[in-house]
Amino acid sequence: MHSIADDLPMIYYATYSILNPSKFSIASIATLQQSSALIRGSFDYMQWLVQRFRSHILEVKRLYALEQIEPTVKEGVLPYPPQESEKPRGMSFDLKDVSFSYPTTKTKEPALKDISCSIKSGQMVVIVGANGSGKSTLIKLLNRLYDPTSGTIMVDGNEISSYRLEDYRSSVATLTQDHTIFGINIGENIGLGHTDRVDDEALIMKAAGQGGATEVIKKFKDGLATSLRPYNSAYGVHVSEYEDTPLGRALKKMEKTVTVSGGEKQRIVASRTFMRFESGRITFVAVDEPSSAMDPEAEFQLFKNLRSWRDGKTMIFVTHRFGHLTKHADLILCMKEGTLVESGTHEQLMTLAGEYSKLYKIQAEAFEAPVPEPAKIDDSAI
Ligand SMILES: Nc1ncnc2c1ncn2[C@@H]1O[C@H](COP(=O)(O)OP(=O)(O)OP(=O)(O)O)[C@@H](O)[C@H]1O
Repeated sequence: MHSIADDLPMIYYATYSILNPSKFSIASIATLQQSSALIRGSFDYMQWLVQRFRSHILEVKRLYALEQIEPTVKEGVLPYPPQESEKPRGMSFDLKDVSFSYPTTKTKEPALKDISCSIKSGQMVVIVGANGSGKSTLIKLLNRLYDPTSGTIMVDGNEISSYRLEDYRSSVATLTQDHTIFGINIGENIGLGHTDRVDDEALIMKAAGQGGATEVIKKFKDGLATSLRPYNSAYGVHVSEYEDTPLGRALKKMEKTVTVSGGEKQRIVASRTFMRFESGRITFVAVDEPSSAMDPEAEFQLFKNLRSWRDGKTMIFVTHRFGHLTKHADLILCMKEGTLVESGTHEQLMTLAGEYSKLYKIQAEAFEAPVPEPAKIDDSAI
């Protein structure tokens, strides 16, 4: 296409000059070359526009197709909570022979196999177990991100699937290891936990204090208004021409990238969960390893602050670090390869001397082992 656009006028005029030598001048060659380059440029541009238009149309089509996707989790009819009570009560769970395989999985082994257990209203539960043993999957089922492949989950005496999804999910707060930070400012990132109060700076700062994010916010000149990711809204605008205008200054500020560390991100996301508690609707809290990047003091404080909200809530913690959490737990569920191998309190499971006590002792030994003497240097040979 390009070479045709380039060469066609030249071929035409070369033929024309041979046939009519008297009407042709050498000077017209330069003009010809220029005009053919212009024609080629126009063809290129048209081709680029058509391609861009096609890809934009495809993106719009994909966006509308999203609406057609049927959620696999079915909508229920019961309101949650089933009865309005003066004081919110933590959710209770009864699991019977619950098995689950991920729809996309290629392996035959289900992620959860025949799990049966009861969690009473207001209990603090800790789930432990090796990597891949099914801890997070169990939390996903209790959050209704998936329905079990077989077996039943009862919540407050009714099947989990019988509740209206919106009601159920607005009674649940989940804090996980996937610390999602959105392209909005720090205050809004925390305020999202309770959207009705997203502009309430005092409440946001209270939540930030509990999530350990106060110092992160103070670090930035713009505080809560600090944008965490650059916006792309200045595309196509020549900002340099407007630098000294309010619009130019606002665009420049939005484009500035602010970096926060992994641990700082986790503090902001944890603060969002404390903000969510302020809605007064939360009766189930699922905490799945949210502190992997935090220092030990921040982690200790986070768990202490989460536990201080226990009243009227059932709390489930997934953890690899036994420490203080397991000792406070009313119930420990110990998982192995998708099955629930042991359940009970710390003392009961230690007496059992099974999987839990094995995992516990591995961690305890690391702290109790005597610190080796520093190696003596033999300097006689120096
Ligand atoms: N989205 C998914 N699709 C397919 N398989 C998955 C998916 N998520 C997890 N699995 C598989 O399900 C099993 C249980 O995973 P799960 O994440 O529940 O384990 P876990 O005990 O939380 O592990 P970890 O301690 O590493 O977080 C694993 O075999 C895992 O590979």
